[in-house]
Amino acid sequence: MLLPLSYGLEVIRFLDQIPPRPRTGTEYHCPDNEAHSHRSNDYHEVICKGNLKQKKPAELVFQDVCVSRNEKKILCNVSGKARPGELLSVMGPSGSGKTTLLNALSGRVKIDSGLITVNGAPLSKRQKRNICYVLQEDAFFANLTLRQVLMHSALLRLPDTMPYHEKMAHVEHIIDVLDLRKCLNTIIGDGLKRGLSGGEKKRASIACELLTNPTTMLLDEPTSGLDSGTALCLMSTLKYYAEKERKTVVVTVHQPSSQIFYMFDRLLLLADGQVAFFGATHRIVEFLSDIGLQIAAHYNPADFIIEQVKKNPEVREKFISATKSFIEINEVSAQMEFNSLVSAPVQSTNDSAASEGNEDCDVPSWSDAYSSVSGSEDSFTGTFEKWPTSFWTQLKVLSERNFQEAHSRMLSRLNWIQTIGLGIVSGLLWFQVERTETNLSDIQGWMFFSMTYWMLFALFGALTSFPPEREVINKERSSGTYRLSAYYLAKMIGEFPLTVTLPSAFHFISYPMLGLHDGRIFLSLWGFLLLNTIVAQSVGLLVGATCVDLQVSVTVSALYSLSTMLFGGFYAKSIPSWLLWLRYLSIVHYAFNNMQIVEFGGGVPISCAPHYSQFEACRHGNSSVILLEDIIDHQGMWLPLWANTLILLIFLCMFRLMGYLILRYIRKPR
Ligand SMILES: Nc1ncnc2c1ncn2[C@@H]1O[C@H](COP(=O)(O)OP(=O)(O)OP(=O)(O)O)[C@@H](O)[C@H]1O
Repeated sequence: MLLPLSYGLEVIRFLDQIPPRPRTGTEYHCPDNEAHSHRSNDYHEVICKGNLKQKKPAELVFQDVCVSRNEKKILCNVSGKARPGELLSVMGPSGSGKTTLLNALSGRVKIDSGLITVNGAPLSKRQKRNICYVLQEDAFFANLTLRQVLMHSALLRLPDTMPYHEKMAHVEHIIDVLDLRKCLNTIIGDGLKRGLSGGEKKRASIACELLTNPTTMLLDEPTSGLDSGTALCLMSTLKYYAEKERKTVVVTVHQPSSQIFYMFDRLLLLADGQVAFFGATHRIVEFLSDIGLQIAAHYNPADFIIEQVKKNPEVREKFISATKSFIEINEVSAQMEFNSLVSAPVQSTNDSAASEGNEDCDVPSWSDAYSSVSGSEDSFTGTFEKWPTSFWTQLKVLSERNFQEAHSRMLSRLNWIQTIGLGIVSGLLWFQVERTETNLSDIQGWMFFSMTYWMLFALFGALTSFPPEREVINKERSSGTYRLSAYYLAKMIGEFPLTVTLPSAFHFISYPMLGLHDGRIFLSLWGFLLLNTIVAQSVGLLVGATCVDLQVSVTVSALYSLSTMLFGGFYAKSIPSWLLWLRYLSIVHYAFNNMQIVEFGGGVPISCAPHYSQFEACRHGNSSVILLEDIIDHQGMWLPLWANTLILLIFLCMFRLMGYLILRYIRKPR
């Protein structure tokens, strides 16, 4: 009882000290003579030029929302509303349906029945674009720095019509707002590599979402994993953001501290997917006393209500039935209160709440200019495009991002050591090999080894690149950041130079050591090695896109790659006729044939064995060197160079197209 009272007194005391802020409804006049920092000035200019148009505050209302999965009711007639300038907290025991509600509000989960409206209109695709969703698990590329992440986010999500320097000014502003400057050059990191701290990562997630100037923010457990001080700072920032920007902010929280609890303007308590309380947070004490419950002095109200609804089914039922009449009674007065809130100056009682909760940490100084971003009818450009940027912008930014992300993974120091080491070892093993029939299988062995080694390297590399990427891509696809085609093409373009670098290094070290001299042949072999590598990479992309479980994808890939090696023409030459058709599916077979055609067709000839040759032309004395046809015939089936190349190119396109179609139609984000 004492807490809300002291809180209320603080509010009044604080209000008395603050002069009202000049504000004219949805219209903002950029003041000319305000003292801003250099950065603020830049930012101020961005807004004044009108590239960041104001947006109308959004009132999010949900009525009788029901969601079920696998015949299980997860949400049952959940109603409530979130209003501009306010912080709505969704609380409840674990499994009560908080995340499901946010998913439904963001449009990511289909509702069975009920209605979700924004400013009175049913939630449309266009409105969904104005709702940002910060997931419980932060999804980022671990190898990128925070600066890179924010830059890419801005370039992908801010409209093409906005000049580059203005986008950067916007990024700089958000960095200051969320106090991220000191960790800008730190990598995001993951379980294996240290990077941003939990709180910084959370703020980075929020920063990426704020870049789009959303009207509504949904945050799932933004304080989970944070210490109490960091959690308080984060909530204070959100509170400040909601008030100053007139944004609608909905957060789910497990067990907030008392200080955080009283920062929430409204509270929606869920129990077993049903509303156990909905109303102004400060009215919770009154509500509890209505149902015969008293919070002991100095007891955290959040802990108390969660304990009560978890306690036993009777108490839970009491909450659920009492809240219905409580909502009805308060509906009329709440509407009146809301109407006055919308037309009132921004400086409201909430200001003091943010300041109070913020005593121990720096609340960012929000420039007045930034306040102007909110408040008018339109989005950035005033028109609604399906995608925020053009296909070419997406392709350019995503290619660059893929390159930066994959660079340290694909060209790691260990990979270089492995490549150079193997290049030297294989070069030494086949060093200056003599071109005689006895050594024929050694030369073929080098070709087969280099091809299959790089096939496996590329295939498994592509395969393992998918799982960590999947979350990020799903998140970005769900929020409509870019076209899948742009991402997919960019992945190929961005990773291409990295995919071919190591096999090239290997070839450049190993091949000259063999003593095979012709430059043209050297380059042709190099070309076929790379072609084989990128075809194998497409197989990895296809399997990675198809199988969600990494173990399954590794098994499928091992089965395919080892079978393709067996049918490649080096290990088994006399294959049972009923299994011969499998050769046609072996990418190694075509690439190996091509390498032999190039090497034995144009290079230094291989001399026949002096006594007994296994090749007919040598045996009959027709030739002193082994003919190419004889070498290839010896392995069974063969096709001309152009046909092998064409088939490899068809494989390349087919696998890549299949990977795309699977991501597009089967592995769609939820
Ligand atoms: N796709 C699904 N199929 C079946 N059950 C599901 C599905 N998604 C969620 N659930 C169930 O719905 C209930 C609510 O889940 P939800 O994640 O919304 O809870 P929560 O309140 O956010 O939990 P927590 O606080 O632990 O994150 C849980 O019992 C969960 O197991």
